[in-house]
Amino acid sequence: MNQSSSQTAFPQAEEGKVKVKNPWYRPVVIFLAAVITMGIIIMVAISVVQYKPLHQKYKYGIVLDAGSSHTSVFIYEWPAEKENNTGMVRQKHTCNVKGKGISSYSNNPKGAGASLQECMQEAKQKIPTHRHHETPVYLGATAGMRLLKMENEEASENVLDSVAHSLKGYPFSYQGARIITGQEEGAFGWITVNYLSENLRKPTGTLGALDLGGASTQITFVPQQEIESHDNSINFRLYGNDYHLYTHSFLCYGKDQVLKLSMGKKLESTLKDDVLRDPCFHPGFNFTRTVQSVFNTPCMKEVKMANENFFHLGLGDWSQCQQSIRKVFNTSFCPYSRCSFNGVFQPSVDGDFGAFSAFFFVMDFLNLTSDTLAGTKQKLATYCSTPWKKMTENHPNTKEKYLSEYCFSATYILTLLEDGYKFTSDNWKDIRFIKKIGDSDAGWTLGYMLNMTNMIPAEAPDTPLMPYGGYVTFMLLFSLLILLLLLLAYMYFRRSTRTAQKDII
Ligand SMILES: O=P(O)(O)OP(=O)(O)OP(=O)(O)OC[C@H]1O[C@@H](n2cnc3c(O)ncnc32)[C@H](O)[C@@H]1O
Ligand SMILES: [Ca+2]
Repeated sequence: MNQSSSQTAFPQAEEGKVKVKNPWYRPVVIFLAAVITMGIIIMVAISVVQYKPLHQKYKYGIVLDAGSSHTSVFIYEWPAEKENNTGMVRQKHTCNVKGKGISSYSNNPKGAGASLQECMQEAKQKIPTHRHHETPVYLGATAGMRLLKMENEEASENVLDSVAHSLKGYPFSYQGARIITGQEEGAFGWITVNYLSENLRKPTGTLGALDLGGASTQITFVPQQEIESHDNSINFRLYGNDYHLYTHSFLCYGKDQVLKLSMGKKLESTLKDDVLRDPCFHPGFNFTRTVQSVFNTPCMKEVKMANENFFHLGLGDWSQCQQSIRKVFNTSFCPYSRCSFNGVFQPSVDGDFGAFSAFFFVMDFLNLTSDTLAGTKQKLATYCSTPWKKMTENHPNTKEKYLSEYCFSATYILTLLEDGYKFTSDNWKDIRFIKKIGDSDAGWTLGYMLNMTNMIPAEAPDTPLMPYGGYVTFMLLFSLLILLLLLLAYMYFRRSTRTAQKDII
């Protein structure tokens, strides 16, 4: 009885008339299962390959720019894992050392080292203590120290020893204090602006670099023409690209030295007179100066004057001012196919330029950063003719020294760019007067540090599969897709099971 009832419970099935469909064998389910498995494998693989900076660890570097007019301390920071990627290093902090540049301490070398104290203490506070010992610190001195070395080599060595001794007293990793060459100054300025503009890993053009300091000026760019003089040529291989740069640094052509040169030339022509009538200063400007304050530079031979002092009177005549400034450029000889001035080879300027340091300070103060060349000249002529009294009334908070010199400085900038470097009214718009790119100052210091720490590799480094933001979005969308597929599979499975059960019943 038992046996027969069990045998007759599902007679059709027993006889094999109805096939029960196993939903797992259906192609759709197999396909879904395959997609899900693949998805999981891809996600795991990407997670492993993808660089995930969850805990950013920063590294730091310090560069002291010991310029002719002042010293600045720059602190840079970058994510430790990404130091070979372009655009990763940014300026964290900058500190201006009080007082003049280190070359002014030639008679008191100890004072040069001592002057750095305040800013270096600040650096200690800005950089986390556990990073101090591995933070490199470099000091690079520019034209002021080049001139001091020409005048008095021993004094320049004493000053460098003093700053070196001072820097070694901090917990950072001291890497040296030296006078950098004009070529380095130009080339590292070029690297800085192109690194910050992220031009170095793109096939797009690069940005030329124009730097105007107190004692020297640099021009650096990738020329179209061949570079005819070896001294002006620098080659780099950066991120897998070759760059052939033209660079020149004009010592004595920073704006403070050119002011001395041009005043010296005017004084020479008025040997016995104790009045210097200067078209580059505002009408009504009247200042007593010592002759020595003009000739205290190796950039010029001293001229014996009848008096020790002279009266510096302003005339405010832009066009006469430009004529007087032209006299500091010697264009009478050129041993190459073309020259800027003083017999220096220069290919024709090409592409966009970033003009920084005093190019920016001066043109920005005068609101002349976005005019045409003709417009700039016109505005400058009006500016120079403004009476000195009115100038001081309109700008009570501007340093009088700067205020009195803007007319001269801007006229020099125009003359240097147009007559010297041969910019024209057509390509004037290609000059961008800039101070910073992003958070970081344009200048040679960042490029110098990137070079010294080998942070710009010759060949392009391996990069993560995709940027971090893209990675997160990808993973999110992929997870959602997998969830959806799982849901679909589940629903399909349930439906199939029900249908199968119905079929059986
Ligand atoms: O490169 P070198 O020639 O060694 O000189 P530097 O590094 O000291 O030169 P800077 O670029 O710091 O400054 C260039 C000149 O601009 C002057 N300067 C700085 N700030 C200025 C401002 O706000 N307005 C006008 N001039 C300024 C400064 O005194 C210098 O004469
Ligand atoms: Ca400088």
